[in-house]
Amino acid sequence: MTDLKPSPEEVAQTLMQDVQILMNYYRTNEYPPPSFENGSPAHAVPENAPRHVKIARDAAMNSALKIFDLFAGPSQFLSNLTVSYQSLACLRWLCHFNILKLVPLQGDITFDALAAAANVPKNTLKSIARMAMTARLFYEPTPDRIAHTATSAWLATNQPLHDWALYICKEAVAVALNMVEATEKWPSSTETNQTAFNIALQTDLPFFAHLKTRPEHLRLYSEYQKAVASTEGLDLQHLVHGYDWQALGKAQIVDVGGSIGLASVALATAYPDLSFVVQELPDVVKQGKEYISNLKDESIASRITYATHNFFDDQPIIGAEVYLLRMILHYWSIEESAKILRKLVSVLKPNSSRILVMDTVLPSPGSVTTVTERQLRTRDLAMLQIHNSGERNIEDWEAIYKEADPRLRVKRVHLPFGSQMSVMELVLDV
Ligand SMILES: C[S@@+](CC[C@H](N)C(=O)[O-])C[C@H]1O[C@@H](n2cnc3c(N)ncnc32)[C@H](O)[C@@H]1O
Repeated sequence: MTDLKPSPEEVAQTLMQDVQILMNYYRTNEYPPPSFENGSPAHAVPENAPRHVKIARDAAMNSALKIFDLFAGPSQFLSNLTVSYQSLACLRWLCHFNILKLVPLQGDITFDALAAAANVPKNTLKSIARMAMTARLFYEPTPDRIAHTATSAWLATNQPLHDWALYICKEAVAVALNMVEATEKWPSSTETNQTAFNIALQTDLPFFAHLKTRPEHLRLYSEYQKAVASTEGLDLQHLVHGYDWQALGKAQIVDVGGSIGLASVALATAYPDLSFVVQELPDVVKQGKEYISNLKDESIASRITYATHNFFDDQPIIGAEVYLLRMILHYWSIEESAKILRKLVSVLKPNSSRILVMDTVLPSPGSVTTVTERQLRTRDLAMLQIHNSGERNIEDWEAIYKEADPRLRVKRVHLPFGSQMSVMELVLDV
């Protein structure tokens, strides 16, 4: 439940306790505490930090946000909102004119020299860079000179993140701002080509078909996917440790819509008794075969095969132990999701087959920290704006399973620690 009247003092005390947990961890493990300085670690807590430390970090961020919102109050709500859109506009400009990469990684540069190198007006650069500095992107070590902070250097040296930034600021914002027009034009539509994306990009094609027609966007989107996939909450290790794969013994896994096979490779690496068929669209199968042969690991490659298969067609593999649908159904409407599932239900062997759906299960409002919830809801809205689908809560998922086949039963829902997606195990009741 949302607490509408938190005591600022109590929030501050909780914040201090969590900060103490973090500082003790840094001291004991000789890990540098977070700082804005260029060269400090990009991860405020390392991946191998214990669970209580990660929880303290999330809680500290949440308390700090709560304090900010409390003291900003209604009177500063809109003025802070203007900061958000200006920050996005600045980041787009800085990425577009390559400013992040033109600022030297060591030392600093004058605004004059930077403006000349980027071929942009100096005063515009100054205004934009100084606004960005308020978001800890760059700083001004001495008047009229600019240098990197930890965040600006991290974006400058990490191409997928640089592309992700551009994708957000250029495309995602324009799409999001067209939600009104999409609702007015196509209220309640579940068609994949009647979305805010279609209005913003002025196209009749669904998102993926449209991407194919614009190579630069396809590249930007692929990089964006890579960057997203490497974020903590979507790490493949959550799949590897989020289900008792060991208990299956020797088993066949059908990785439906498995892309180039990253999930299958991660599982094959951890579990030598498992073998895999990655089912995909023809172009992706081709990429997958290249990917696996480039791995040059026969112990993995010998257990993974690729097959062209459209998941709306009849499933050719009967009675496999597992049919995996990772990050598939959230792109599709209830009806389409049910169609995809039905093709699997018809080949399940009672007692020995199951479907594993790995996707987000939305928490009920206010039941997790705001810091976590707003990230999940951001993805929910992106699904709506681009695909006319959305993330689902457990009741929504259960309704889809029932719609697919009333005999489908959710045996277990498990949210691995730190994961944004749950593993839902579905079996056939006979
Ligand atoms: C977000 S990716 C998920 C990939 C993978 N399961 C994972 O967890 O990384 C969705 C995949 O669905 C595939 N796909 C889309 N439509 C499909 C269809 N009709 N039949 C089979 N695969 C499809 C896409 O090519 C894409 O690789």
